[in-house]
Amino acid sequence: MPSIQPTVLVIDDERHSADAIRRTLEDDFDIRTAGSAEEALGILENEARIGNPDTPVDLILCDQRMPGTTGIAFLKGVRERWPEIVRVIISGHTDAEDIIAGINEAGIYQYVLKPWLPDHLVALVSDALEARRLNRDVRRLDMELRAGTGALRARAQKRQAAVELHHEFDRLVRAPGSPLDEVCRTAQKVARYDLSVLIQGESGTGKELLARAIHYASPRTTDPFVMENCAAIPDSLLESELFGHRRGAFTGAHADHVGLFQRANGGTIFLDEIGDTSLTMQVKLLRVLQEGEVRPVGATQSVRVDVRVIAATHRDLEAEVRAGRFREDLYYRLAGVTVTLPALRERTMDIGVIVDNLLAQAAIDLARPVHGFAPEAMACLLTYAWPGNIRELRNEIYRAVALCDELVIPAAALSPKLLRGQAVNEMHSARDDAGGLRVPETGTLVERLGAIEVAILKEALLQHRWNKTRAAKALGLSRVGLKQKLVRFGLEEK
Ligand SMILES: Nc1ncnc2c1ncn2[C@@H]1O[C@H](COP(=O)(O)OP(=O)(O)OP(=O)(O)O)[C@@H](O)[C@H]1O
Repeated sequence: MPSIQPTVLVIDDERHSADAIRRTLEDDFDIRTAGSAEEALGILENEARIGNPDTPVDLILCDQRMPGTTGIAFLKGVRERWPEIVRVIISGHTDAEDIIAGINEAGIYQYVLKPWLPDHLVALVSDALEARRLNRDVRRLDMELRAGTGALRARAQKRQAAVELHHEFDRLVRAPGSPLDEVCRTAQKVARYDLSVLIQGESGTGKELLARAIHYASPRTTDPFVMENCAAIPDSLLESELFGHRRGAFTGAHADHVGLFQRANGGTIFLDEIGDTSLTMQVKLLRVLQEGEVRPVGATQSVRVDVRVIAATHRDLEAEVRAGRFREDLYYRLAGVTVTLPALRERTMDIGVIVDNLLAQAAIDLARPVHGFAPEAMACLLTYAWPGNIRELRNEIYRAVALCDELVIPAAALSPKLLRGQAVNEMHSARDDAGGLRVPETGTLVERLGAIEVAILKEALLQHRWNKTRAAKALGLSRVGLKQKLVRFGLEEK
């Protein structure tokens, strides 16, 4: 049975002295004795091997005079190997000077002068051990306090960040009364509950932004938000990314890898483009969601995980289920609540505020002083269909800010595709109900002829899918001649 009393190693080459100490202390302590430094070292090493490697004994009581060495020298070595052991030296008056000189070197707690009194020796050993216990407690509490305050501070910072981000929903820029309002209201309510959420919407409509907003508005806010684009990587890699793998599980698996489900533990995992996963992968995901545990590739044991899942897709997942390309059971697991983000063309009312926002951001990011878009440019931005949604709008704005030197960005600084979109609109407004070309009723002759010319140019370009060579041919112009006209009317950059 392991001893529950503190262990004291007594080192004295005079047997009767060692025995006297043993008799004095043995009621309160578990005593070992050694007659030499070698024997003491043997005991310590043995105890370190079978017991506590850091503290093979609790206290050493060592005579200063030993064959071949001194108590101080021996305790100095002990201090280097086992600093936790309390070191006490016993000596006669004649050695006092050596001991005082070596006390700091060997980190001696106390020294006992011969002849010692039994009660005094018991009290001294007890005090020394009590002092070590208190010391340890103080160190532990100090560490706990530091770790605690560190963790608290980190948590407070995370909370603060979360509070700042709590209006992540505000990052989904929208005009008052936008269809996006309704989506955000639903998402905000759903965020509070641990329901799975399926976000549907075309590419670039803000699915990731919405998933983040839900996470940061949820009780899991201070835990991780991790995401994976399921369409971007092959199955085998996706499995290892999501569930992790063990070292040696496959060629190239040089070390254990913790998967995203485990990394997200306590928080949220966002599975983007879930509709693009293979049926095999769907089975694996379903198992994880049903059982609440993942098994890393090559592992024999599963690991429990507590993760909220938000999935997104640009596909109509119900149609995918009907077509047999997506598992129905997984669909129902994922679609606790479904929210659909409207395409930008379905909420043109938001374009103005989004443009303002993005323009301000682009001006800062690119360090370019811009005041805004010219009315014709704004008209192009408002009428274009934005198949790539806000991502495309963002790219367009950054492109214009980067390439245009003017403070007010003209329509000519926009991509041709936007001008083409505008042309469709203008073509319609340039014709009357009977399909005849409308002549502006006001303006000088040059202006009115110019407006007609622009309408004809745009119409020709549209008919020829913006192929300038063909449009020029149809209009009886050279390609260069057409280009000059487009530049003159602000339809193209120089
Ligand atoms: N309402 C919005 N207001 C401002 N910026 C937005 C808005 N919605 C999206 N964005 C921005 O548009 C870009 C695309 O958004 P996000 O990545 O969230 O779209 P997504 O639907 O997840 O796209 P994909 O399906 O291609 O992954 C990002 O830069 C995002 O910050």
